[in-house]
Amino acid sequence: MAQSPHDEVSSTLFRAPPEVRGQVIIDKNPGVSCVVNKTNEIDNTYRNFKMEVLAGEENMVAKVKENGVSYEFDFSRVYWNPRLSTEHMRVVQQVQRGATVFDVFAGVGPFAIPAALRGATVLANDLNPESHRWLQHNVKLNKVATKVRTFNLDGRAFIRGPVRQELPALLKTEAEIHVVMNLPALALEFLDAFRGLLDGAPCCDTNLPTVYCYGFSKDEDPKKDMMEKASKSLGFCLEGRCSVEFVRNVAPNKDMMCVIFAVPKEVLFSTEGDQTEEPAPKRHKCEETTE
Ligand SMILES: C[S@@+](CC[C@H](N)C(=O)[O-])C[C@H]1O[C@@H](n2cnc3c(N)ncnc32)[C@H](O)[C@@H]1O
Repeated sequence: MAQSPHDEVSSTLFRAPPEVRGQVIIDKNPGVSCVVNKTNEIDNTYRNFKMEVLAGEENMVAKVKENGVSYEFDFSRVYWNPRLSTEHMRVVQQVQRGATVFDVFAGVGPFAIPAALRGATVLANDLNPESHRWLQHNVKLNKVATKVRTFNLDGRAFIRGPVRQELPALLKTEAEIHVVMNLPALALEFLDAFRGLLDGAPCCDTNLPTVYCYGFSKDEDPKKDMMEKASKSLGFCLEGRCSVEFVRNVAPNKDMMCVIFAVPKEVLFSTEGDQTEEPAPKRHKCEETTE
């Protein structure tokens, strides 16, 4: 049966339909495919196909608009997934003017830049120098340079550096604090960086940061699985203290999920520091109650 441009083709390479041949067609990230037309704009109609460069120069620099915001980047060197546009919007819509957003794995800016456009102050980080470069580019492109500071650090170093530096003053205000962690394969493991983050600072629990941490789950109960993984990494039981959202199905029996919680004051102000080996005592309580 002939394939229509709207079919999902995930495993076989699909040759572009005649009307788009000769244009630049790319597929560098598994599961993420787009057509780039002659003016370098991505046509999402074809985004579900695996494609290849058929003709023309191999120029992977593309322009894309998501939720009304423009981004430019080299598709072959950074992460971009048009299937996350709804999730980007869902989170950004929760950000109010005057909020502070820490984006630990910011990519080229699809959380950071819309949040800044809504009037938030944003600290956006990415370890990949290319992502960081295009993030800076997109900050300028969208004229939010006064609202966004960018960093090129490992996520844990970002939390234990710039986030730790800013938090004490922010906790004393009423302005919202959001921490976005979209690296689903690994982000849950970075939650231990919050343990004892403000050890020694005066305890203040009226305005704790809200974390949106993404992960993959193959469990038959992905919400419980996410809650347990986040609890284990934090060293604190989040049962009854978090919500878990389904984001998208990425493969048969594999879901992308987002666990959302306020970082407990017992974690932030713990005197036990950044423990990557031994869990704090409440972890055991969580395991007992959830297994
Ligand atoms: C799944 S992408 C998400 C990008 C963007 N937030 C989005 O929603 O499209 C994860 C990003 O984390 C970056 N990254 C990977 N490992 C990292 C680390 N250890 N520390 C900081 N950033 C990292 C990658 O370069 C990539 O841009």
